[in-house]
Amino acid sequence: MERNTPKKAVHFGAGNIGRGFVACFLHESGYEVIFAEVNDATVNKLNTHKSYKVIEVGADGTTEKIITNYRAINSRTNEAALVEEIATADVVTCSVGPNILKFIAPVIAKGLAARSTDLTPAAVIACENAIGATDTLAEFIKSPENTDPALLEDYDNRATFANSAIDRIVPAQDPDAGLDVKLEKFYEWVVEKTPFKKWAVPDIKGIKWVDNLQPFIERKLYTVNTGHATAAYYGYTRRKSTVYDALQDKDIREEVKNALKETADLITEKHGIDEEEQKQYVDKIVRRISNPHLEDAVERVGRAPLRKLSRKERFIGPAAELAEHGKDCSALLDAAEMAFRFQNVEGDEESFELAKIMKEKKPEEVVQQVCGLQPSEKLYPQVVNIVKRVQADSNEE
Ligand SMILES: NC(=O)c1ccc[n+]([C@@H]2O[C@H](COP(=O)([O-])OP(=O)(O)OC[C@H]3O[C@@H](n4cnc5c(N)ncnc54)[C@H](O)[C@@H]3O)[C@@H](O)[C@H]2O)c1
Ligand SMILES: O=P(O)(O)OC[C@@H](O)[C@@H](O)[C@H](O)[C@H](O)CO
Repeated sequence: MERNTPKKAVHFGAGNIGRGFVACFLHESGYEVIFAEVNDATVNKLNTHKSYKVIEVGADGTTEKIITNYRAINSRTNEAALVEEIATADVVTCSVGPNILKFIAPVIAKGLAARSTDLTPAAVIACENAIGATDTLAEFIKSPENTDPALLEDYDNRATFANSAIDRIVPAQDPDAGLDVKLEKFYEWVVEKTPFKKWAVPDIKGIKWVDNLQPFIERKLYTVNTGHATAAYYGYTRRKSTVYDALQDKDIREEVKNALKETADLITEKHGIDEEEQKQYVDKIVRRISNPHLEDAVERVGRAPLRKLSRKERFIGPAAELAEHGKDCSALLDAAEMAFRFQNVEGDEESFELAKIMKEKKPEEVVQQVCGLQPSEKLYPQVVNIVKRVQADSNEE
């Protein structure tokens, strides 16, 4: 079976990583990119400007790339057009945030249902900071609310779902930057190749295809994102404005290094990663998040504290596993405490929700609801104590 020509990709979320990384790589690989976006201003800008710049900044200077050959569709108001595009796309990607996957699933399901099974199945790859994000998206797509169960019998002829780990720091952009995106030079995009059983993997430059994604996604989430979030939450409580500023504070830098020593302990043993290799990976991450050329606000990096404090995420995920093995996770817990203090931050809905939960619920309820920890787990009493402390401090204020 042949792929459509010219190659076409539908990408949900024309935000920082969407325009700056995913669409950039798809464009450079010869795809026309159709952005599916809910922000009308962004849709209009994309449809009226034929190109935008991706500006890579680092210690060794600046490089610019020009992105062209794209269109945008408002996925809220023009579903029919989007269904048609998905029905004939080679690739469907997204970078909308893990909590938004359920909202984009219905239209993807309609597009896949409308697709001819004579075409090569669409490669569906969620590019989010979450373990198994494509699996989560696929579950929503295949649910009876979104897809006729009869179609599932040969669904492999419509779509191939592959999980991915995506790594590139893209801060919030200057409001005057238009569509241009300033980001770091480093990137890593790892995708599992095992789901592509009968078909070749899509030809996308820059993707590293692997048989087993688990070590890559866990190493990324529990190193880059754990370190980043630790710096951001300590930075926020100590009134630093960017992650760079936070890391200039030697106490915060030490907290970050301590948290990453703990996650390294878990990752090296669990995935058989060489200790020296992990040490070099950590050193590189600390250098990357300390990049003075990126103005990455602590509020962006700390955004969505409920998600970040959840069970499979950057603090509780590794800490729970370490605790079960009787290993030290005190620095991770200290950082999680800072995350619990990220409350009522302007522009961040979850931080308000967190404040409400902390105000209304008992510590035990907070830990079960927010962190998904059960009383039988070793980490549970320690997190309950953290919540008690943060609640007591809030009552004193
Ligand atoms: N920025 C980074 O450094 C970075 C790096 C790696 C991974 N990620 C991950 O990528 C995802 C997006 O992050 P971001 O920084 O680009 O965020 P962002 O807020 O800049 O972009 C998200 C975009 O999705 C759009 N959107 C929201 N709901 C939508 C819907 N229902 N349909 C279509 N579009 C919708 C928003 O309008 C926005 O333009 C997150 O999961 C994040 O963890 C981000
Ligand atoms: O996107 P989040 O909210 O999961 O995490 C915030 C940052 O840590 C994140 O966006 C990093 O910049 C990115 O994951 C680097 O690859």
